[in-house]
Amino acid sequence: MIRVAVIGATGYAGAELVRILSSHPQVRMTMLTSRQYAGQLFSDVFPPFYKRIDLPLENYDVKKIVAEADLVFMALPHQLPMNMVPELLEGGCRVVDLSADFRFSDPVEYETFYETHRAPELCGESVYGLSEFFKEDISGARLVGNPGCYPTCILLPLLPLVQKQWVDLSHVVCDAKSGVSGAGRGVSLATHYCEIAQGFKAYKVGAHRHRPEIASIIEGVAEQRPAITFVPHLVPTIRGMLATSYLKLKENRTEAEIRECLQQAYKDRPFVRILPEGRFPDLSFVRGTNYCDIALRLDPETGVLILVSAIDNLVKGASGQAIQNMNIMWKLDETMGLDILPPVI
Ligand SMILES: NC(=O)C1=CN([C@@H]2O[C@H](COP(=O)(O)OP(=O)(O)OC[C@H]3O[C@@H](n4cnc5c(N)ncnc54)[C@H](OP(=O)(O)O)[C@@H]3O)[C@@H](O)[C@H]2O)C=CC1
Ligand SMILES: CC(=O)N[C@@H](CCC(=O)OP(=O)(O)O)C(=O)O
Repeated sequence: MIRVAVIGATGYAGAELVRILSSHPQVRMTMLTSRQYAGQLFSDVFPPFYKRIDLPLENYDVKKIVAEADLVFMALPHQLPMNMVPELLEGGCRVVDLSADFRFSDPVEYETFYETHRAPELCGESVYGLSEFFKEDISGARLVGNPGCYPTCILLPLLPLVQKQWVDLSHVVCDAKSGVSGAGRGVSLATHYCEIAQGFKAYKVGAHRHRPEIASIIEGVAEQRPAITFVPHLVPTIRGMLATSYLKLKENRTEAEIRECLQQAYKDRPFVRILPEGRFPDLSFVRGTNYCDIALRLDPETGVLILVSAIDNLVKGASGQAIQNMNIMWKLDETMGLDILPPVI
């Protein structure tokens, strides 16, 4: 059994971790933390889990965690984990951090888009947790920086083509839409029901911190920094994310060749589904699951390749991928505990 602690268990990503881990056959949750709800049960805060997950919520206590956990999932806002992770590693725990603190191997790049890094010595060691691409490194890692939701959704269709050196990296356009749970459970005017329920808007246009995350991973694979236009949007739905990327190829390729490339890349990867010709991703196909659905179209008019991908931001975009990484770290079947189907409606 893997003894697991979830730090920030009452946020959306943390609670999703607890929900999925509760039916993982190789996991025992030994500590769930929360400041606001310490002393209550998880099922008091989330009543659907009454009689299923009646575990206590506790304040963060590093000594207790080190004594009781083999793996720690950090589901806290950015800039907190970097203060806590060094001590957890020194205590012998392995860590999967869902925040951005350990996603950049170069702390200077992190500091350009976030703030001063307080554990820069660990950035080089941390492995980027895009499970389908960095499996080997993840399997031996002490520290995994779990990817952001937009980067997961955008990189999965792009990277196999980048690896083949087919993509003209001088300009890639990534247009993406996220459900509101991407902003977390904290109350704010920006995510207030009346503010979003009947709207649809772009935000942080060309200025979102996920652009450098996407660019740095592509650069690591292609040895060339791509120029990316990235525009995120907020859609009035709770969970789910859909990305449409537009790019030119360096040389003429047929749609069949591109499809074959993606199919080959993911033939042994159970969570990435290349949809049959003519079918396009839908948030409802991936809701609550760890799937990333991908479709493509090579526009004959313009020669532009259009890649469409969808994930559940809280599962493949956060907690599901974190658990997939745990499975890889412990050499378990990647799908263990994650064999979840979406509801029909
Ligand atoms: N939501 C999403 O779709 C995704 C989220 N992530 C990442 O996962 C992490 C958690 O996100 P999410 O669950 O959405 O966030 P939430 O705001 O929903 O949850 C944050 C959690 O952290 C706890 N916490 C502890 N200290 C603090 C603090 N100082 N300030 C605020 N909260 C604190 C909160 O509980 P308490 O206040 O009781 O301590 C709560 O459990 C973030 O780093 C986020 O970037 C990554 C991919 C997707
Ligand atoms: C809708 C919404 O607000 N989404 C978040 C992305 C959440 C996420 O996955 O990213 P991080 O883990 O990097 O926070 C945002 O745009 O900042």
